[in-house]
Amino acid sequence: MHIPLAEPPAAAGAEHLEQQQAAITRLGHELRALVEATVRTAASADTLHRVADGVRHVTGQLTGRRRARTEIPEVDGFPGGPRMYSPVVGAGSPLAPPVRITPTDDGLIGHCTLGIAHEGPPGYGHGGMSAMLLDELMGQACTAAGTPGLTVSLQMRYHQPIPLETPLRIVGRVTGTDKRKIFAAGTITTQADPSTDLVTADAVFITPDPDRTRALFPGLEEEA
Ligand SMILES: CCCCCCCCCC(=O)SCCNC(=O)CCNC(=O)[C@H](O)C(C)(C)COP(=O)(O)OP(=O)(O)OC[C@H]1O[C@@H](n2cnc3c(N)ncnc32)[C@H](O)[C@@H]1OP(=O)(O)O
Repeated sequence: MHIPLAEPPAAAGAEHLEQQQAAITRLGHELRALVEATVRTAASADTLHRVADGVRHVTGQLTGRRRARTEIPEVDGFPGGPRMYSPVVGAGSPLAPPVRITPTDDGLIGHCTLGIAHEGPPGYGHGGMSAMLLDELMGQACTAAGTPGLTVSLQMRYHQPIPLETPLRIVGRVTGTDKRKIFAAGTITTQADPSTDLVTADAVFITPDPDRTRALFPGLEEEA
């Protein structure tokens, strides 16, 4: 396996990157507040039209160069570094809860709170959100273990609905490897009751071979 894990930003550009990341984080925070307000509001149609006009005006201010589809943002490190626009962990993403991840002796733990924008059944999280959270935690656990891979199989078991607006605890860990295959497991509980599994998952990840890695991620710099 030959996928170079991300290095920290070079010292010369560190201050610039920190400023960019801080600005991206701030905009992400405001966008999430807008999403939350949007999905909760009972405002009149007139107000909604006026807000839509305002949002369109604001969107028009994000001009200049746009990154290409396969380009890795300069503020990111891939794999194994920050992903500012990830829909799971990205501080700059209006879609992300975002999950904050910390390492443990046995894998990774993520913390987040889902909002009404992530609703499936009324008052509870969408099952696809649970799959996304667990896929990410298990995928990042593979990377943290030194064996990054792509998900080829994800088996979900939904034991109880996930409450919205409730701090959650997501665990991902590697359970075994077999050549390029990495096996992982994960759970979602509330932070208040970490011994009651709400959702559990098993997954298989595969580390692509070097040719496939280059083809899939042309923006990934080759290891010197
Ligand atoms: C690289 C780091 C990236 C980290 C980013 C974080 C990711 C977060 C999680 C995601 O969102 S991943 C996105 C969703 N997943 C994908 O889009 C993956 C799509 N699949 C692929 O692109 C290819 O399947 C892949 C490049 C991963 C593997 O293709 P290969 O051609 O290298 O695999 P190959 O067919 O040679 O199979 C390798 C081994 O895996 C086995 N295998 C393949 N599919 C399997 C499967 N579904 N279940 C179990 N085993 C499987 C296969 O039998 C074989 O076993 P053996 O070595 O024992 O013969």
